[in-house]
Amino acid sequence: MTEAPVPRVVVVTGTDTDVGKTVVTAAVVATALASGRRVTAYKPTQTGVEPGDPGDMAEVERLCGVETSEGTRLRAPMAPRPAARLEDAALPSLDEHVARVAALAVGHDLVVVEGAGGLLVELTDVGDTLADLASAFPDCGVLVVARSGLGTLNHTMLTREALSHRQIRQLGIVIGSWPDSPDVIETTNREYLEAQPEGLLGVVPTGAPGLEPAAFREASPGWLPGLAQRLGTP
Ligand SMILES: Nc1ncnc2c1ncn2[C@@H]1O[C@H](COP(=O)(O)OP(=O)(O)OP(=O)(O)O)[C@@H](O)[C@H]1O
Ligand SMILES: C[C@H](N)[C@H](N)CCCCCC(=O)O
Ligand SMILES: [Mg+2]
Repeated sequence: MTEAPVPRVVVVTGTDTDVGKTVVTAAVVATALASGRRVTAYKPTQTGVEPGDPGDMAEVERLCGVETSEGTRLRAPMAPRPAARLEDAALPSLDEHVARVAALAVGHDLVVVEGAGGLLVELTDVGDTLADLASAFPDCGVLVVARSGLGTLNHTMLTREALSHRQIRQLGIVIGSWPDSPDVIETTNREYLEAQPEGLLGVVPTGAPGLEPAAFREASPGWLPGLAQRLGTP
């Protein structure tokens, strides 16, 4: 059996907004840095920020000390397409996002792309989604960030089914915030996700975004034990 190619683009999606994609993006960047990779992160559409406000990529920069970039930013804290409409702005096209990610991949071993909300949120004026962006990079791998609690099983399986339907390679699931004292629902959810094919890649502990950057970077590879192997040797 031939081995899957090493991804040069990792796409971080989630079962929803506010599930911890940004902290997982930072943990992926930190894990790649720890294995000696040149890595950057890209957020195609950052909503909910005024000009000059820190967005998700600023948080990745703070935690990981790497350069990052955004495709576009919009003021309204909502989905990109209606947010753009509210301020009469044009969104970058899918081709423009593909070209930006491809250009970043030239100078880096790995580009980590963080979506806005879940997989099928529209990112362009004609309704292209993060799934379409991932599909433009056949060797890319997608991480699905999930919540720990009640409701996550259905949301996670729906996202995985949408990825499978599009033949997009899945690297695994990451729980964005795993509590110190999980309840029985969380424990059984974790067991269920672990049992899936390309199942649970890791969990980020609750409180991780509050760590000092150096401690965050040091701990990240241990939170995502399956990732280094799925990224292959640099
Ligand atoms: N492991 C964690 N421990 C504590 N707080 C967390 C953790 N992960 C995420 N959070 C917090 O939960 C909130 C939502 O997380 P985050 O911003 O990462 O969501 P997201 O999935 O990136 O959302 P978006 O769709 O806006 O990009 C943030 O305030 C973040 O700091
Ligand atoms: C503003 C928010 N934090 C995200 N950046 C955008 C989330 C869009 C979600 C749209 C939806 O699925 O209903
Ligand atoms: Mg985010």
